[in-house]
Amino acid sequence: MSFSAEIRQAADPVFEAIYNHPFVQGIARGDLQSEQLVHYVKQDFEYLNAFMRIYGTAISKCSRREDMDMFNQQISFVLNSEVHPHNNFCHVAGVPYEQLQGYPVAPSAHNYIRHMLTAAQEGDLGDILAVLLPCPWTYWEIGKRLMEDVKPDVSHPFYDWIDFYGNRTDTITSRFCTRLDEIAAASTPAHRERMKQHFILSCQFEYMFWDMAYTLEDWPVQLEVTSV
Ligand SMILES: Cc1ncc(CO)c(N)n1
Repeated sequence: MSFSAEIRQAADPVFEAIYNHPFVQGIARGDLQSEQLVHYVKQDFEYLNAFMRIYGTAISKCSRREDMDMFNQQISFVLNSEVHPHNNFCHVAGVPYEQLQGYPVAPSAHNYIRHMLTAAQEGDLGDILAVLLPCPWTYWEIGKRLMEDVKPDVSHPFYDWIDFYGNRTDTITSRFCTRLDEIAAASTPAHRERMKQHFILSCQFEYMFWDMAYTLEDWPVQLEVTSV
């Protein structure tokens, strides 16, 4: 079994829990509250900013041009394409996208970002691929399953969101897996174990991110401070 197949199997209960999470099932039913969509977009805007910075760290650890190109393409994808699913949520919530940018990061998003930053700072290319992979992989699977289960038509409020993640031949997940498998094959058992743990923790944080949006999670005590 390839390394990517092994870690996907180890994380399978988390993938299942994510698909069954009320936010994801709320996308399926089209019955999420505006506040939940707004909270998601505010947090995901900041999360994707952090994600692009980590791609920058990844590039700083690349020696091959092909790897640099892969991360470069991914930064463009986040900047130019991943605004479409956000716009779908904003449209349904009835709030302009521009009003949902620059907010403080909520606890679970904060912890997820710090987890990725630490792995990226301390690790090598394999650690970075492992910690980032659940982001494209869980969304790709959510999109595919929603496409099959809901079979949405254009009248579904989240048709664009489901179509965006579900109707892609997901080159990024497979490119990350291929490269991660190459690195894992040349790694020590201890390094493989560390990469597996990075991957599994990011899957857990993906679940927590949905839960944060669903429950409108915030810091326990409200202060006037706006920066983290
Ligand atoms: C938290 C999170 N995970 C994954 C994706 C998909 O890129 C996203 N936009 N946000």
